[in-house]
Amino acid sequence: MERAMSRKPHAMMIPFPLQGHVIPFVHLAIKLASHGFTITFVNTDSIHHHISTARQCDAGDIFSEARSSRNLDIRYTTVSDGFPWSLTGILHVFSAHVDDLITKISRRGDDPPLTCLIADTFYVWSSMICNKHNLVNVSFWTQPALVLNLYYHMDLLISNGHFKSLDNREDVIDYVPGVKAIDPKDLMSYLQVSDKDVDTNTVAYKILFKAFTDVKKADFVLCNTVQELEADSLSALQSKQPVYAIGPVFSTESVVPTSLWAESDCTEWLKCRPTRSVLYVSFGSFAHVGKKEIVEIAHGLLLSGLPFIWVLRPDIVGSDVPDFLPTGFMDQAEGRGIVVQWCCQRAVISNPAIGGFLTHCGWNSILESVWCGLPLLCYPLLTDQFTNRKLVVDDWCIGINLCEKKMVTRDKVSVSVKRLMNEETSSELRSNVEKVKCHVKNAVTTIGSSEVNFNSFVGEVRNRIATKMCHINGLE
Ligand SMILES: O=c1ccn([C@@H]2O[C@H](COP(=O)(O)OP(=O)(O)O[C@H]3O[C@H](CO)[C@@H](O)[C@H](O)[C@H]3O)[C@@H](O)[C@H]2O)c(=O)[nH]1
Repeated sequence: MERAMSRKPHAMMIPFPLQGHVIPFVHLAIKLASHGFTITFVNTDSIHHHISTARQCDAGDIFSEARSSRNLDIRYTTVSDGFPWSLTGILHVFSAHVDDLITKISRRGDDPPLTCLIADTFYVWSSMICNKHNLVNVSFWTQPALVLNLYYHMDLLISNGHFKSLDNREDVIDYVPGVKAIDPKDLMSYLQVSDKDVDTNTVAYKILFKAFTDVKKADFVLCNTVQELEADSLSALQSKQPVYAIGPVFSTESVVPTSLWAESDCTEWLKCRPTRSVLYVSFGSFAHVGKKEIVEIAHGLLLSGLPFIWVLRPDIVGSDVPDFLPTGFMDQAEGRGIVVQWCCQRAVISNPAIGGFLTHCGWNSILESVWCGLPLLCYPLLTDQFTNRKLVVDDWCIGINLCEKKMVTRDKVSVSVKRLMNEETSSELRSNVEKVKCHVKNAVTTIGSSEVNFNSFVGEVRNRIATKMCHINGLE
């Protein structure tokens, strides 16, 4: 046992192939490697291809600089996800590629041997792969604990008629352990539909049903959240299996290329702007917004008269709709606002000139915004973003709603943006953000909850690996 304990743990890490998953996985890889883990980080070919295209060269080993500058043992490889990317490929063929990769690594006799898998909770095959290869099974959840808790209890939502019935109930949900009360409109978009409107036999639903059954078999679950912010949901989950809140998983290290689009540098533009004068607008990496809505938001930004940086991915409306901004928008915005296709968000929003964030409520954006003390204007578009908005607007009171449904008007945008950016009308929001920010920053100090949880996870996982190795080798 002692010999097994003294061996370095070697974890394979596989993020879900989306920007909002790859970024926290990279940060977690660096953190684990700094705590003595050997990491084999696996990106899909399509993610690697995107990163390379954004950099206009083959990105090569994305960890090479982190490895040499900080002496970290992080190895990098890619695996086929059946390019071009599809959910069907993820559901049906991806595990075979992962299986082959692990077999190859084992045969190669890598030192130290692979002993652990840290896979995204949305993967449906983790327990099968871990059982086959005798790996400790760690699930990494990149959204709030509340969202995990709701998916975890899908069976309750179904048996109570709030999900998967012909006419879902519309009253408040008050029976999910750790969730005092939640309105059905605050559920994740996948759970807001009734059987009358949507076929839940599609690939997306198959993934959901399977993934949240499979996570229950994980040895450990890591959540990119903070214990103090989500104590009730976390306690409910922790009563079922070992769940560790270790967030926010950020790294000061920005040497690992992760962006899927070429970044614009906004530093020069922000240089002479007064403190807290600029609104930052981004809808993340994944969601699409209708052309009509984009046009309304564009007019609203002009009407507000406030300076802004607007991140608009080329595919924001759809890959086949290139001209979505109203005619003359760029001319009218000149001198006051810029549009970029992508930027280094953490660098931009930590600039003192930024005063508020119009966001789709992606979980990373919320954590990063809180970290920078920015109040939020919420425009959720899909999946967890509706539930995340509940946390922001109702529970923590650090943001306001842009509108109830997706349909937004230019006047609403203008009025809401002015309310958010005006120091007087947003003073309460700003003081609440400071309180939440305190929890978040305290959590990652040496005695903070996330750091303590992380260290106890590291200890536990080492024990579990050692016990597994002893079993396999027939030692007691
Ligand atoms: O110009 C930009 C825009 C974004 N980002 C970064 O990209 C990430 C975006 O993540 P997130 O805000 O979570 O949004 P999505 O990319 O949309 O993330 C997906 O993954 C998240 C975590 O699972 C979910 O909460 C979201 O709903 C889902 O859409 C963040 O780290 C941002 O800093 C940049 O670096 N530059």
